[in-house]
Amino acid sequence: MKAMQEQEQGAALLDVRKLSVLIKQSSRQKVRAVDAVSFSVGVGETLALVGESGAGKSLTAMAIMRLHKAQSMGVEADSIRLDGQELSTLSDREIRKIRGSTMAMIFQDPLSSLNPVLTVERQLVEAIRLHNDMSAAAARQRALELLDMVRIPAAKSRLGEYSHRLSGGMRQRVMIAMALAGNPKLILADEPTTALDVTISAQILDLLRELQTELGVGMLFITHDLHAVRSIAHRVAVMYSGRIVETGNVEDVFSRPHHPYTEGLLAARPHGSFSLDGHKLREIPGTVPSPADRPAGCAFGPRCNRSQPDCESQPPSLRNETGARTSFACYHPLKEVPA
Ligand SMILES: Nc1ncnc2c1ncn2[C@@H]1O[C@H](COP(=O)(O)OP(=O)(O)OP(=O)(O)O)[C@@H](O)[C@H]1O
Repeated sequence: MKAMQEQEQGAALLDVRKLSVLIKQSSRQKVRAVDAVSFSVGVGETLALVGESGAGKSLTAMAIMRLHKAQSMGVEADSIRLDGQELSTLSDREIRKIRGSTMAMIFQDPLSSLNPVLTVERQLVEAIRLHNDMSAAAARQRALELLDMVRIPAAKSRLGEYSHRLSGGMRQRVMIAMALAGNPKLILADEPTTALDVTISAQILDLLRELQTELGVGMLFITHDLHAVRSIAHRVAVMYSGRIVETGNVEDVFSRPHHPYTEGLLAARPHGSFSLDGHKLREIPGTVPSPADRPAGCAFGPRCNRSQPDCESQPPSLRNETGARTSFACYHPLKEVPA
């Protein structure tokens, strides 16, 4: 059984190869806010994308969902495969069919995604019927089931509510129910707990973890909160200035980081908690370079106490050294601490 679960988890549900997001600065100038990131999410697996503000986490998810601002941004990718289907060559119309069905997104701020003038029932029923051939009565029944699934007590009495009358945690649960309406195989969750207080945030994390196990969905979980990574993710990809600098199983990355930036992130957690304290790294002097001023070599070089002259030539690529449990992009990585 365990072997089967491992095998299922290993199958790539989402496979992203060299995804870049270019932001138009002027008619001639574009900057690579996301620079050739590659990663995969297995069936029933959660991959956390973690990093400071401006690392490119949200743009990565928006590009996969094709929700980026097409007027000011361009997306390049060798491949974005979801459940065996190549997304990068699909038309906007075809992507719209997949969005909300095979893949769905949960945002940080449910209020901006829920319609304040429609009841919970109306919004849920609309989302359900958009992706499923169902009568209104069957969709209403399904809406109730979804509210039960996201552990909303007395679900029936909530159907007539408006989103602004719900508490932050309840709203996020409704958002999750909306995301589940099309029976997605992949959920992209962009900082879904950031706006909530600690207790509610922990409850939403528990809910997402439980739903993921129950439904077997894959999840790309975006956060700057290392505590959330530890509690929900199987694997983690650490982003810095538009690139993935280290990736591996959560336990390996957290216990034996090789990239000095990952080590800095872990050291920056205040008072034993894992939050990045308002997205700022207190232990590493300096700030993330803007994509327009990224150095020619390693983007972390100017802040790195292990930096050598060779770090300035070109960005290190993500690699897996013999014996290392994580992949990292660093010319002078931290060595494995012998057990
Ligand atoms: N609409 C936009 N126009 C111009 N630049 C943008 C836009 N959206 C994002 N950027 C830039 O792209 C880079 C990556 O932004 P992104 O929002 O993906 O970062 P993030 O890692 O998700 O950060 P946060 O944790 O703050 O959400 C940043 O430098 C940001 O300033």
